[in-house]
Amino acid sequence: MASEPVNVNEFQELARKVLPKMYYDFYSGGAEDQLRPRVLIDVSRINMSTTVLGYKIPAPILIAPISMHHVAQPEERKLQPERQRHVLLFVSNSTIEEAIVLTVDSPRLCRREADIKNKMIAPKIKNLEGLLKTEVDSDDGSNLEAYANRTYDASLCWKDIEWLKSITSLPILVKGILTHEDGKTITSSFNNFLLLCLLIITTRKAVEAGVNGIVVSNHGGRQLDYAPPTISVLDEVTIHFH
Ligand SMILES: Cc1cc2nc3c(=O)[nH]c(=O)nc-3n(C[C@H](O)[C@H](O)[C@H](O)COP(=O)(O)O)c2cc1C
Repeated sequence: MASEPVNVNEFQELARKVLPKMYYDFYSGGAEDQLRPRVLIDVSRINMSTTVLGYKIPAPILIAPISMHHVAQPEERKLQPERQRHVLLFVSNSTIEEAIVLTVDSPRLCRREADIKNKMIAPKIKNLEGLLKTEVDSDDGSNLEAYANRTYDASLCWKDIEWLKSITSLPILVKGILTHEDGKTITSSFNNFLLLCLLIITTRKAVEAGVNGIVVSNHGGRQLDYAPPTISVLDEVTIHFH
């Protein structure tokens, strides 16, 4: 720091530089994850239930879409508390009934080297039975990749969302937004709620802005190498909705 410190943050930065780490951490550290608990609030009865898209859920937590969950647990519903919502996948062993989450960050399946080496096999998919052939034979690398190459649509774009809206009355969320530009495009073309992957915020201003639903997500880093962490772009994406 070139000049004298003039505020608390600058003093803190100075302390961090001059103190042995052990002592700096002693002064500045907190308990465990260092969350900011508020006090003098009646917590004798806690009710974290809320509604998302008209559905009542016991806590503002949704389980993100995870493909092929039945590989880990054949009877998937036993994994979930009865009333907790989870997002159903295109590649799921349940059927689609309640809402559409369109994952928009995967026009193609990324290169998953472990899957290629393992010759990963995509299991049969219940949702699409009878609609398209879900079995793919590939002796050359990942069977999952071969399946994705045949079924994913690399030409997916904003006009397809308009089409989707025209053929269903189900709520539609778009998953995989990482920039405010894309968030804004949704605002103008798509009237939904604002849904963040980590926490759910439904503000009056978001509704006023005509926003319907987005899931800010980098797909857990499974689609694009070097994509920014989801939490680091929340500010950028959400600032335009406040
Ligand atoms: C094993 C596994 C499978 C996943 N499959 C899908 C999928 O099929 N579709 C999808 O939209 N996201 C999928 N995801 C991503 C998650 O829904 C979620 O976005 C991610 O784990 C958390 O990253 P985020 O905070 O950037 O959203 C998968 C994640 C994992 C770990």
